[in-house]
Amino acid sequence: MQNRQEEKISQVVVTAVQMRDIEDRIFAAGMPVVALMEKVAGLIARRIQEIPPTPLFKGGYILSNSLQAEGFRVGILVGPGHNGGDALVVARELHFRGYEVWIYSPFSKLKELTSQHLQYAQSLGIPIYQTIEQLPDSDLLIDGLFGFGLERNLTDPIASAINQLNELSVPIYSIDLPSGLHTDTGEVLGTAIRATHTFCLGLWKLAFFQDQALEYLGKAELIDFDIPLADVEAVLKNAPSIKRIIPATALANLTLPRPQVTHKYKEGHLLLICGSRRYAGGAILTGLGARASGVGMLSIAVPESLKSLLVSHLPEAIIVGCPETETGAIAQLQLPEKTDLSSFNAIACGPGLTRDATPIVQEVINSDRPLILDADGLNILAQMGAIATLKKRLAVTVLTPHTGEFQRLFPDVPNAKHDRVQAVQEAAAQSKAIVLLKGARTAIANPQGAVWSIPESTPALARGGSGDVLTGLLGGLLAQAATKEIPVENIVVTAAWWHSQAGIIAAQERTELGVDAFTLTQYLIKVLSN
Ligand SMILES: NC(=O)C1=CN([C@@H]2O[C@H](COP(=O)(O)OP(=O)(O)OC[C@H]3O[C@@H](n4cnc5c(N)ncnc54)[C@H](OP(=O)(O)O)[C@@H]3O)[C@@H](O)[C@H]2O)[C@@H](O)CC1
Ligand SMILES: Nc1ncnc2c1ncn2[C@@H]1O[C@H](COP(=O)(O)OP(=O)(O)O)[C@@H](O)[C@H]1O
Ligand SMILES: [K+]
Repeated sequence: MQNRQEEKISQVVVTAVQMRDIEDRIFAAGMPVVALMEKVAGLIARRIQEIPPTPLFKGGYILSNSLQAEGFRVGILVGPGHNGGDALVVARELHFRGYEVWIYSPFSKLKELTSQHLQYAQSLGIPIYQTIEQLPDSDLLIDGLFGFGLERNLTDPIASAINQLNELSVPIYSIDLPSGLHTDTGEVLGTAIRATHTFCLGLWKLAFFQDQALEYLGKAELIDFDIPLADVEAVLKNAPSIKRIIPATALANLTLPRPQVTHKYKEGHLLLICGSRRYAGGAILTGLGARASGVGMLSIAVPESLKSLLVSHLPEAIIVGCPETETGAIAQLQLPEKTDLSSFNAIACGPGLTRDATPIVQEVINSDRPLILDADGLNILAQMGAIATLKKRLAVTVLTPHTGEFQRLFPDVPNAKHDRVQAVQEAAAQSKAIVLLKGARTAIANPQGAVWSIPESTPALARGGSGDVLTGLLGGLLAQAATKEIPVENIVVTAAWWHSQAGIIAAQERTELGVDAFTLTQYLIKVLSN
């Protein structure tokens, strides 16, 4: 069970500079550097001893039992800085717990504290090797080569040593972050350790939320070493916040329980505008995503020829058949009598439209309703010039691009592949929209510069149509929230978290290959009922 301090700490995300500033405050307040290193590395050593036996570990060791630790070989990779110092403290602790420890220390110049720990390890008789060729076999490697102090590209001989270590079929546990990754962008600086598991120290670093880092991080875990919240707040107070979403935050934005006395229009009326003759299924998936949100009323505008298909899949929805172009796209929005766009609490527009539906996208952009644009809605917006067009909007806009759509929308924003967090932040600031950048780790930014990251998901979602499900879900939540004054960015965060969790649960039950977009819609409600 987490206490309040731990829960707050687990949501904070920092850059390398911010982490350094926070540590400096702690040291300035009197905490000795050496004591902090002991504390941190002691926690890591304890976690290593708890590692459950896996098939990779020979003979199924129970590592928490020191008798069975005997004969278990742990290689400790030691860099020149305090990341190496942490590793050496872990080496010493595991040595005394009965592990068979060796040290790889390829650098001749070490920081003073690191050097002292190395000297002591040597005095204990722990073998120390300088070159990669000398290294004995091991059952586990602990990576303490570089932490958040790494700023330049790695070169040989350490770069080729890392490549060789990656080739061994031995689990690697990285301290703070896999050596070779940039702490903020998650970029690989020359080369990097491919960790099985990473113990992020103290506060989550930005790299953990960058898609390009994921293949290197393995399973990520925060080692909380009691950084005072006051120091965190003092350093972050003027910076735009970057938050890691935890379930409690995501669930708090859902309007549950519903009030006893309510009615369908009080629970939001969403208009979906989607589909074409070519992409009929996208309209169904978007509708099913919206259904799972619990929205009070659902209207779906589709080309006339799709109407009966939609009715058969979503009998509860009002299906609005619209005149269509020769190519089977919606030609114009033809809402029922006495209805206009102001009848809806939110509009979600885009999945499966094709680029022939330009007039409709223009019409919804001109409306004063909260609007979500996705897929072809975004492509059409990009053709209009996203930033200039959105600045004229009177109501809130949410954009949900994947990386390709993002680049078409914001060609002048630095490449989202390099630093997704910064890219989404700038796009939101420039467009005054809330931007949700899809990916393995979806990031959301508001125009004020605040960013939220969804910390876990599954590649099972990398399938056509799963984004359509998100658009429907988000639309339904937004329509409900509009009648309840919940900030729109909170709703976007909740929808993205919910969507990822449904993917995770579905993949657990059905494997990563079993989560087609229709199946995903069936798992959305399980996230709340589990
Ligand atoms: N402060 C504390 O007590 C606490 C710190 N903690 C731990 O400290 C870690 C940060 O420690 P750190 O600042 O010493 O930096 P670290 O990541 O070990 O490496 C920097 C070293 O690498 C060197 N170097 C850089 N680039 C290089 C290259 N391309 N090729 C070769 N060398 C290169 C660079 O040399 P320089 O650039 O100065 O020449 C410098 O010597 C942090 O991640 C966490 O594990 C926690 O225990 C909490 C308490
Ligand atoms: N590797 C991945 N890991 C986790 N989620 C992913 C991954 N790839 C894609 N997704 C998610 O799947 C959805 C795909 O949406 P999108 O690209 O718009 O697909 P479509 O337009 O076919 O519906 C997004 O929510 C995205 O975040
Ligand atoms: K490391």
